[in-house]
Amino acid sequence: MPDTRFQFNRQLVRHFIETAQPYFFPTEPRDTTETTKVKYITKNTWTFLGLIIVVVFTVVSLAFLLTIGLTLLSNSLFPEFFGDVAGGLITRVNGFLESPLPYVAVIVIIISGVIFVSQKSNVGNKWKQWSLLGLLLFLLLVVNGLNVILSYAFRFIDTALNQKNADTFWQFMIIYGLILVLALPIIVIYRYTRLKLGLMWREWLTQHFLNKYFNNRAYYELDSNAINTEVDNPDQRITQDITSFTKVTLDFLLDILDSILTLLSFSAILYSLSKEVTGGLIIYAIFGTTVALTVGSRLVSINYNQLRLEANFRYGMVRVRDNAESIAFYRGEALERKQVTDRLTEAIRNFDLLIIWQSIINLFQLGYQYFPRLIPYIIIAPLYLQGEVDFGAIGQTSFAFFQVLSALSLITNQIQGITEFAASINRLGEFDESLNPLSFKKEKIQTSFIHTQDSADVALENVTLQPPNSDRILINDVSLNVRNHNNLLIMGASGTGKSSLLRAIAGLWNSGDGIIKRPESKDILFLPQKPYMILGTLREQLLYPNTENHVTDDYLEKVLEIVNLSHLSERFKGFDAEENWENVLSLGEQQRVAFARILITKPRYAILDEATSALDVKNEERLYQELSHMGTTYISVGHRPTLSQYHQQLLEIFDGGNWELKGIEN
Ligand SMILES: Nc1ncnc2c1ncn2[C@@H]1O[C@H](COP(=O)(O)OP(=O)(O)OP(=O)(O)O)[C@@H](O)[C@H]1O
Repeated sequence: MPDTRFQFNRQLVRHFIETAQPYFFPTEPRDTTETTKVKYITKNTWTFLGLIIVVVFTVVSLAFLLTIGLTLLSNSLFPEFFGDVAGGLITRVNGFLESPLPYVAVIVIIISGVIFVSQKSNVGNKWKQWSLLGLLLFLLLVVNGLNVILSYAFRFIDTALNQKNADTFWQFMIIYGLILVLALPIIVIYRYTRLKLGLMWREWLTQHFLNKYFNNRAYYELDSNAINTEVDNPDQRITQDITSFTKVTLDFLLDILDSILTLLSFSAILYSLSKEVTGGLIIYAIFGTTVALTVGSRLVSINYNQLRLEANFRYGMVRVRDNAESIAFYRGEALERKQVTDRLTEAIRNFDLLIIWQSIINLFQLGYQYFPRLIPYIIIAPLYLQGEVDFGAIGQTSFAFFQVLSALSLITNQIQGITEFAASINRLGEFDESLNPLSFKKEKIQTSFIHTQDSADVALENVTLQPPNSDRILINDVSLNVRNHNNLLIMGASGTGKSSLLRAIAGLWNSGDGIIKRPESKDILFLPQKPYMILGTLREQLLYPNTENHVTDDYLEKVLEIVNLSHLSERFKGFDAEENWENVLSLGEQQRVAFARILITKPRYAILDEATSALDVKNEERLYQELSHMGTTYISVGHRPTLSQYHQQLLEIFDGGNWELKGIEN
């Protein structure tokens, strides 16, 4: 059964609008109540769509005025030519000039200007994208106009040949060449503008998603590696889905407009040749679109799964790369190969299904395209044979017929691309929703929380701590304070909740009850159990997380000496070396680099989760002495008995949430 989440439905449209709109028009604020959010977006979305229509009208009006101007200019430059062969055009332009249309065009441009000025607060800082969009639509019109002109040039060439009229033939060959010289750069500029707007949009949307991903610690809260997570592979969504979203949205939007223009320009020609063919063609296209959408619906969920499975496969490979040494020690190649192969097999199996459905759609598309091929000939040939139309009309009818057919068949012809697009819209829409702070907080059904309060010192008041989404109590009703170098050591058997208490102090976990008081984040530095080495230079490594701080190399040398790593700068020839630090430094060295970060940052509080477990006792002593010298107060988690001599109080945690707090005599 196809997954009902992935159909051509309202949810898809909502996901599309919420992802596409913000680059051009605000959808904020979002974190009000659910109802106002939906209302707000709807009102803004109508305004946004209204503005797009305003742009289209402005561009059409501009193009109209420009066409009239250019035709009159050309007529005054080449009066003979226009008198001979394009007399009809001049009559029509004169007709336009006598009608209210030019005034209407000018009024449309003025009103559009007024509307945009009135929307200044919403689009003021988005003028670049609106200008590019306007330019793009304008170029689209020009390219379309050139197409119509070319169709006439060919008609005149064919007719001139049939009448053996060499002069007119060569005249139009030259005209054709001149139009090409003009048209080619315009087409290239049009394509470039399209790509450029896509690129700018991609950059903006990626930044927009990155902001949300890193704000409110969503990257941590989402837990995207969990087995049953709704939001798998955020990396793929941010990198690949956004790229295809922006590109395809633009392509598709322009294709739709292109189709409308083609319809307008060629359906009139076709209609004048045969009303029945035009009507039949429309019914045929409606039938094709309905079938394509029905069959295509199945493809949306298959494409969705394909994106997920490909991302899983890639992530499997990245994990092997990141954990190469551990795997090599364990000789875990066979198992790793199996897990990667399993992921590959799943992706291939789904792809197999994808190509079966694609073939079914292909069969339909081919039939749909080839059957109507003969129709224009069947209709126009008798007219030609009876001498009612000239020879060139056959080619032009046929051309007009296929232009109209392809414009009406946009969805039918592109259904495969559309289903891929729908899949990535759904992936981005879901991701966007899950990044809303309300949604990831809401998922956790919590009746009570641990509250955090700003304070000069760290203190716990009646804190009961539980793991997220669990009833298990790790620590029950603990109260303590850590101030004025009354350093705290937390001990206990493995799994009793020592690191979890630090997570709660850091604000990562809040399941449970009670109050945690702590200074601002800038005054505390946490060293997690696994030393974290960033991608970057040795200098950035040492300055992390405040990599913008300016410190001299001499100072860095001094710090390295204190943490007993003075050989590092020499070994890597300065502080600008970039290495895969996780691989080139031993665990103990990584722990000392992490310690160096404390010495450089000089926080008021340091929270150390087994931060010296890989060091020898001598190094450990040296580092703790340095902390005391600096005047930093610290909380440590550790198993080693030697640690107690650097602390003044001990919190021992036992299974079942029991604990004991006592002073340490040193
Ligand atoms: N994200 C999580 N969700 C649910 N339970 C978790 C989560 N992370 C850890 N736990 C569980 O919470 C308990 C406490 O974990 P914690 O990491 O605090 O132990 P610890 O006392 O620091 O252990 P160790 O000394 O081995 O590091 C463990 O039983 C662990 O399995």
